[in-house]
Amino acid sequence: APAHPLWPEIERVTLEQLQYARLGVEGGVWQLFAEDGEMKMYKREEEVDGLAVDPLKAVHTVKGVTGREMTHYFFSPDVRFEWETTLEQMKVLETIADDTLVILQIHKRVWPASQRDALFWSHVRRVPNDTDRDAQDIWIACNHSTEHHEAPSNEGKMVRVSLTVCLVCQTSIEPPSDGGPVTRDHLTCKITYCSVVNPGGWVPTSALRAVYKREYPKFLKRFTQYVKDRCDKQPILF
Ligand SMILES: CC(C)(C)c1cc(CCc2ccccn2)cc(-c2ccc(S(=O)(=O)CCO)cc2)c1
Repeated sequence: APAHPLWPEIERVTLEQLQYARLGVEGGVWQLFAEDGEMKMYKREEEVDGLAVDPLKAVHTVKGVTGREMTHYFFSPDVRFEWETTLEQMKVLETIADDTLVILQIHKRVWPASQRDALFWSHVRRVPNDTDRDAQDIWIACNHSTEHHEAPSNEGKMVRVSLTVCLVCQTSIEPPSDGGPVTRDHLTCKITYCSVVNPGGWVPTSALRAVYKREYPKFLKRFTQYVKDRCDKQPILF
């Protein structure tokens, strides 16, 4: 494994997030708060120091793409402005490896909150599926807040959110009954998106929960549609 000081944490958090995502939404602790076709969004209402830090878990099924493609476009900084509408600026502060970056994002101000930025490492990896040999490998993309010497310390200017986010994807292929080639019509990608975001500075809990409710369903719908459009008519990346 690459000898980088962040590597042990990247390894640990990525695998923890994989287990957390695979727990699904059992246990009755998750409240369904948005539904749109195959997409179901759940949250838990939690406060840390009087701040709403509502863990979110979304499950979705997308036809015609693979988990590798879905996590690739989630990870890739080059395309982020095409689907992440709350972004104002983004800078790759460090390229640790071709699948591991440190990113600084400045988000658009969302009334009534003050402007926020996010500093996190971003990692994408294939996890061999050791249980079911017929199934495809699992792909995970994980973003987790970190410190970095290149990041501006914005005294008083910007509030820094802290976040842990993962996108876990499992592809399944229903091969064509006539033994023909596998096309995108035979692909199904099961997605679990998990996020815990501490908004940093104080935001009225009711306003923050309204933002969650509005922003998250939009974000996941927009992102998955973006990947479908990008992959359409392109060779399949398994
Ligand atoms: C809504 C709230 C949970 C508080 C929130 C507030 C802000 C700060 C800016 C902002 C955005 C929207 C509304 C309010 N403030 C950012 C984020 C956020 C950042 C990153 C990711 S990601 O999945 O890593 C995709 C890459 O950008 C997801 C969510 C969330």
